Amino acid sequence: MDLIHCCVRWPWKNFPTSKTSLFQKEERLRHYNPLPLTVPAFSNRMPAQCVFSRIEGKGKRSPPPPPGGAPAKLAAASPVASRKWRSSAHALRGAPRRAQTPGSVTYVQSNLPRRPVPRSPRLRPGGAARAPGAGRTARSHPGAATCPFSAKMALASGVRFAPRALLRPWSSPVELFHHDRYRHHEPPAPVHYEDKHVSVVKVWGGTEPSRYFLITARIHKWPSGILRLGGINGDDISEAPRVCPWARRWVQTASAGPAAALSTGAGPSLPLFLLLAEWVAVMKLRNPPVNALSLELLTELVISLEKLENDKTFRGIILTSDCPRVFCAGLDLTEICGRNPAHCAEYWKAMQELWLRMYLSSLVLVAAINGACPAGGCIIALSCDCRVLADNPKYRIGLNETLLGIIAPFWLKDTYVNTIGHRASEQALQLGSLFPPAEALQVGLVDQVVPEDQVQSTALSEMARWLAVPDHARQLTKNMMRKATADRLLRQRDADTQNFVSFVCRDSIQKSLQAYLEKLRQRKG
Ligand SMILES: CC/C=C\C/C=C\CCC/C=C/CC(=O)SCCNC(=O)CCNC(=O)[C@H](O)C(C)(C)COP(=O)(O)OP(=O)(O)OC[C@H]1O[C@@H](n2cnc3c(N)ncnc32)[C@H](O)[C@@H]1OP(=O)(O)O
Repeated sequence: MDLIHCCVRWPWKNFPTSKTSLFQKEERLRHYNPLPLTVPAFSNRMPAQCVFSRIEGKGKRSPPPPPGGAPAKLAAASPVASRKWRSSAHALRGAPRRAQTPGSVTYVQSNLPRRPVPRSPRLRPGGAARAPGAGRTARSHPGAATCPFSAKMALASGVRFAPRALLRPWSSPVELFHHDRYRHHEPPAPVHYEDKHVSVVKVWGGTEPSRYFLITARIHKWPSGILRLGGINGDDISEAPRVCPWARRWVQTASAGPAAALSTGAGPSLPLFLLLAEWVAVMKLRNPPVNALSLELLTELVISLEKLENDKTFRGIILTSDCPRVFCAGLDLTEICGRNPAHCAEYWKAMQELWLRMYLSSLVLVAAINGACPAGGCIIALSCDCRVLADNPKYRIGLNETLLGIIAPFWLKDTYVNTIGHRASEQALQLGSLFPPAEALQVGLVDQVVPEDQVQSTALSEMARWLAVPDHARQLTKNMMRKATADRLLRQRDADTQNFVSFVCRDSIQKSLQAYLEKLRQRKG
């Protein structure tokens, strides 16, 4: 059990404006904030060699649906949308707020739809569900069906909230991050705040004329827990605990600090709302001494990835190493040296499987490369969406197969070419180049080079950047960029396995692998 990270969903499109009543505001926040966060209750059996962790939250259920609630079709198609529909319909009708009784049924984080529903409102069969009595809806606003900011735009132009807006396929921090105001308005001076409870990692937006701000803060109680706290300039901070009573603890903890710190740059007391959490798993490779990709580690990685993909609470994985100084030494040469063809075939299939899974993963994968990253290690990193490398000249990265007398298969080559381009790959592959950090950055093998102690936090910031994009759009784009490369292997997977086996089982190759392993062992001595 190691790192715990959580990011926060930001339902901006549904966020109240001055045109909505406090009652509606409360309703919506209550709807969007059903989870008091509790510290780890993680119990699944996890693979021995990959360590990842999460926090689970518990919370009260939303109020039962009002009479004449969401159509059954909608409920069946999307419980999320249905719940949103109920909530909004409730608010629009001015139904009395139901008391949340302590001890009512709780549910764990994984029951919540963390991922945006990957559906376009345009394509939804049967059209929009409408709240009785709703007037103009966001749909009637030009561009409402296509523009991700249309709900907010609709609000800004005075259109009342309506279920159509709430049924939009996702709600995430994206509007905050992607809105020009947030992209271009960093605080005038960096805001630093630290006390015994909380330290501010980053402030997004928050300066005039921005209306909203978002803080990424580290909660010390959770050793690596990151919270996003957001608010609207000028609101009363004392409202936050009332709006989401279960969050009082955290709001109180966090509010004094960041709010005070921010007030210098963004006006007087700012509210901090603790919003829904979304989870990022941190997966640590642990196969000492060098994280060589043994068959067991490959298998565990594939299983872990599959688990995380299937667990809808996760949107991203940070992949890093638990072994000092080495991210991953690549193929475990002992798995292909002196082994029979059947074993080599099984091993290579596992390698293919891992690459396919990682390369096409629907999750955001960020590699926090905190050590040497040769050959297969580099491929693992290249299969991620983003790479952060520790600035240490010993931590070199690249495909050095030719130096071992072996040849990178076409899909490793393709991955390389896709990342650094044809000419650079041609050169680096033939020379078996291992790049030190500065060169790796220059050639485009990694996206960031940072001091060693900042690798994890930078990876987390990168993750936040990637998670700020609506999942379905990002996933489809990723697929569009990578599918052809993956398909090439899928079409000839068996032939590739055959090639590999016949190649590595050659006497000459076995001899050079043996000599290489021997050299590694002697070097140590
Ligand atoms: C026609 C074509 C068809 C098909 C294609 C054919 C073939 C395709 C195959 C291509 C794919 C290749 C991908 C690969 O990944 S090949 C593996 C390449 N890996 C390396 O070259 C890394 C070698 N290791 C190192 O450089 C260093 O160990 C490292 C920098 C990672 C760490 O250095 P450090 O000083 O910290 O550790 P060492 O003392 O060197 O090592 C400690 C022990 O670990 C053993 N070791 C190291 N690497 C491996 C490895 N890859 N596999 C197995 N064992 C490894 C090393 O021997 C030491 O062992 P002991 O002495 O402790 O027993």
